[in-house]
Amino acid sequence: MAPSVSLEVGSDGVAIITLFNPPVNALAIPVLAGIKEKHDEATRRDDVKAIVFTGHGGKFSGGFDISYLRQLQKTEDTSQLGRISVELMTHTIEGTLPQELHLVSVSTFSLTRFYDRQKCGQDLEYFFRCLSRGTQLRVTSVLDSSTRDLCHVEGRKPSVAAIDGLALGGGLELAMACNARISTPKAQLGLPELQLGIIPGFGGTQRLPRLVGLSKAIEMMLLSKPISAQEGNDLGLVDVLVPPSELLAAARKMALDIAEHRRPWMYSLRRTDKIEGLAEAREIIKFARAQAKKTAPNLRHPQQCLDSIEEGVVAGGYAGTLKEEKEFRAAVFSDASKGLINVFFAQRNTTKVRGVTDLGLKPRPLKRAAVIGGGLMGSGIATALILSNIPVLLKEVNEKFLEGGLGRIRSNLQSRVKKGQMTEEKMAKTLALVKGVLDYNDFKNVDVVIEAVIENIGLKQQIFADLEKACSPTCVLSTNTSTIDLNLVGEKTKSQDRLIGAHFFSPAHIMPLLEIVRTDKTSPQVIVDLINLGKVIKKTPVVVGNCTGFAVNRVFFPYNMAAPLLVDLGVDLYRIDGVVKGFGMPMGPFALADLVGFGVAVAVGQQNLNAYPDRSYKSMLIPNLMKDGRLGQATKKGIYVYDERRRAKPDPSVLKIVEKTRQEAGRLPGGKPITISDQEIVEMLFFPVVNECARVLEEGICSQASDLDIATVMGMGFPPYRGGVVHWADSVGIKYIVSKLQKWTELYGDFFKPCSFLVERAASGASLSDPVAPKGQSRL
Ligand SMILES: C[C@H](O)CC(=O)SCCNC(=O)CCNC(=O)[C@H](O)C(C)(C)COP(=O)(O)OP(=O)(O)OC[C@H]1O[C@@H](n2cnc3c(N)ncnc32)[C@H](O)[C@@H]1OP(=O)(O)O
Repeated sequence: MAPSVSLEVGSDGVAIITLFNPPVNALAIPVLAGIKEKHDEATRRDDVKAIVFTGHGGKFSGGFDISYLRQLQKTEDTSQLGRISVELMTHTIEGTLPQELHLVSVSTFSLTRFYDRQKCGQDLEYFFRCLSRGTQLRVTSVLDSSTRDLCHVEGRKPSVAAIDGLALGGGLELAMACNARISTPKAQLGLPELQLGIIPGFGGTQRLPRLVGLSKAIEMMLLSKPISAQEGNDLGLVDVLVPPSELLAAARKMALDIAEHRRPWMYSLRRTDKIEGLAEAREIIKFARAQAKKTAPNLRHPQQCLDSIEEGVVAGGYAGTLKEEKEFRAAVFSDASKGLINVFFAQRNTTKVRGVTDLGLKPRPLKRAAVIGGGLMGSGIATALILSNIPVLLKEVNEKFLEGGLGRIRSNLQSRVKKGQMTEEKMAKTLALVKGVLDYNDFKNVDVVIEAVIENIGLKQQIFADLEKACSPTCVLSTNTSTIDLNLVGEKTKSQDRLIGAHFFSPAHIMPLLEIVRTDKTSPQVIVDLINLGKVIKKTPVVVGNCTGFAVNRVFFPYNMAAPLLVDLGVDLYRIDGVVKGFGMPMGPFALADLVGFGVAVAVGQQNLNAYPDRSYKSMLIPNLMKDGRLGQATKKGIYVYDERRRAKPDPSVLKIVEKTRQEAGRLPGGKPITISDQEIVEMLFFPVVNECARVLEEGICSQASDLDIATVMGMGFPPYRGGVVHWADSVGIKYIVSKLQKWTELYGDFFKPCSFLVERAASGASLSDPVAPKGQSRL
């Protein structure tokens, strides 16, 4: 059904305005228009004394319609945003008028004279429209330091927001424009706009600080972190908490109480009692600015949010609203917002898998699990499961290893307790969900097994042959291998239809991605089951096809090879790390090599070299560093040296090894280091990644480009505000990327050679994210 807004007037004189736009009652343009229309109607009608806003289906509103924002970003047309904040939220719903309306002479029931008509512009016209409709205006005194110039126009009707489920973004902003808020205790309230690269744009930067205080409001906005209605009630954001069954009745009564002056008629925008004095407020904002600069140096919108808040503190709420409106419009069209909104939808798209999730299959609940192997990965996976209340059997080969695995799980939980994310009591309960075992006796009762032993094909084949005997015939059999072909893993079983990859990223209980690897034999039911398990344990599941490296490790191998290639061409390795960090990656490729350890880096590099020899670069840098007794961060000595607190410092003695490696490689053009800009460093590292993404899409390893965006953001730390590698590539331009790759192929060899799929896309002017036409047999 189309989005709509309804109005129902009860015999008590309360108009209930209900937002309808499932599933979250997003404020789409027709909904906003409906709010205006119904509010005007309620204001006009003589039988209405007060108004209650509510949302259909147990949810108030998830905020402004993000898909509409995305549409706008494509047209780049700002005019369509309208003056929703000022005209709808502030003038119409809250009834706060501009500060510029300086009232010179006031008498009850008449409005005698305004001055500065020119300045008031449209807003003054609003007054005259009211007058011409016969609305009786009475101007009452509205005097405190920040609101002395505001007018309260009588003939208006108070509004109350009745909040259930959630009030986020524009949803909470609508609620804050009402004269009071009543909520169910479990509702989530927040202004998470910054996670979309925008700022609150319906007055939130002004009203939230006035309701909860500056520090808390800034924290909620900068962290995009919702709070519970219970906390909102403690802070003053919510006036009253009631159970869901009493919500509407209580809201009606509250609205009437305000209309009949039994409760104060509050205006959020005019309040000043929660805002700190100017000097203190400025200090709070200054501190927040510094924090935001530190945590998000490449992002402008956190500063725009603080600019709007500051304007409101200095010049009053109404002026702040105008500033916010301007900054909101600018932020909507920023590259960061385009990237983050792409990530928002891509994340939700991963569970829509053609030919799998559209078959009407219901996921079977995987209630009991077993994990084989208690090493770093296995213990992390077991931790993720028990944190979601799924009992786990942890199997190891002997008591010593089992103790080690259980100890790691315990310390994973302990670190949550230390951070205040879990109580000791909850930790004990959670830990009781793991049972350590040395055999398969109890495996008949488990619904899913996740194998997480070392990468040894023979060992894995034996384990799956044993599992086939030990488990029930419906048990999902999964492997956490990050490299081995799943068809090989399952070679010795007959149950290949229920064999699937469950590739977690380390540390498994923290990293948000779950790469689900299917073979051509894996049944859709098992895929659906595992997608659901991923959601239950709060991971984002991405379904990919079977190949060396699957999606994430495969598209990033050229990055890990391009970095030492650049070093062999004469570029300083510490500079490369610095440039990559500046681009927004959590760390550079050399710091990453130190972190994963040189042993792993060499083994993975070799696998990629074997699988993709036509486009691999074999560097001797890491092997030469290993000969010098360096193994990475674990031994405090790799490309960097590390102190007791694991702080890294460049090591000048590494440069000798770099020099030796360069001499051996003999790639310096004319014996001299290449001259290269920072931008070119980024391009030479990431354009080969784009090239591999093109192959992965063409082969059908990922069936939709948005999955690769999520895989690269969540699996490799590609900056989310760049939207994922494919989104970023499209924004840079495929033609440009191909021309650069072709140039480097001529200069430095086939490592950079663009694949035919990418060349075709460039030639046709298509984007890399455009769907791939079915051609031949997909690897999925
Ligand atoms: C001017 C204003 O200041 C600007 C704004 O208000 S911008 C919007 C601010 N609001 C937000 O950022 C909230 C975004 N939404 C969410 O965080 C989560 O969707 C939620 C907490 C509301 C619900 O989570 P959950 O129950 O897990 O469901 P989830 O799968 O995320 O969403 C359900 C569907 O609603 C859609 N949706 C959620 N919020 C939406 C929104 N604000 N606009 C459009 N669609 C939205 C999702 O895309 C998804 O669609 P799909 O089923 O087609 O994939």
